Amino acid sequence: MRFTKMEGCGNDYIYINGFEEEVKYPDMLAVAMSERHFGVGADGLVLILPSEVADFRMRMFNMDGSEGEMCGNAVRCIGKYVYERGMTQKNVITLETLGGIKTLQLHIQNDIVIAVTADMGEPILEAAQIPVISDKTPVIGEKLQILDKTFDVTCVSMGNPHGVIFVDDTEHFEVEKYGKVAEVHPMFPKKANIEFAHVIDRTHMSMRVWERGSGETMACGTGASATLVAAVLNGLCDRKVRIQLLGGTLEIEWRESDNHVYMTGPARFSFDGVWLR
Ligand SMILES: N[C@H](CCC[C@H](N)C(=O)O)C(=O)O
Repeated sequence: MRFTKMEGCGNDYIYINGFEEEVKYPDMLAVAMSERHFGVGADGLVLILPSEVADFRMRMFNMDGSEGEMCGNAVRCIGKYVYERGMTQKNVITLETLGGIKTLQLHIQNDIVIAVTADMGEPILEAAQIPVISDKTPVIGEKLQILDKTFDVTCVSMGNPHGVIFVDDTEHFEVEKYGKVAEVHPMFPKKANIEFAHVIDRTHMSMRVWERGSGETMACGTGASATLVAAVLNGLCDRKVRIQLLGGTLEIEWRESDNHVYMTGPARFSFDGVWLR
């Protein structure tokens, strides 16, 4: 079975073209192919599929085989994939996901997609919809007891659940120690992606992320979007910021005019391959 490895800010997935390949058990395949020694090595698996309601459909699976409702870095890579592999000639495409239909604006130079702006839709702030155990809406400043520390967490859904924690220094923060416990905290009935963010100034942040189902990744598009929303809700940032992640930079804007979050960033091919198992 043919596959393509791509990455967005270092958040790397295996992409399978569902127009050409049939994948019967994507959850199991995600686990096998994501394994970095006995498989290809990736943060997970992404299927590019036909859609009845949009130009294309995405299904994404984390390294542990769990299915994510949305994946910001993957939608940018799909935009690049379908344009450069001749599956569309459009520079604005729609993508059906479990988190709703997303619109992608492809930025093209000499027939190469050099960046993509994804309309991530409206942030979901109602506790029950995130979901999170809280009677607040929006969920700001909930106390999260993790091991020896108590954190203030702001919870946002971008179609998938996020818990955003602001820290003084992301570089030296023990992301794995605290992230892996927070991911499965009882506060999050469907688990959660946990972002640790540092506000540099009103238009710049740094962020690391412990992803639900994949562990610490180099970047998280929905996580960066949730982090910007959380920072604005807490009065820490303007509505348009650049977020520095381990694997690159994303530009995130939460527009007042339509309440949508827009994410702009890169997408790159790594290699094509054939899975023989
Ligand atoms: N781990 C996430 C899915 C991938 C999100 C991330 N890689 C992104 O770029 O948004 C979840 O289970 O909700």
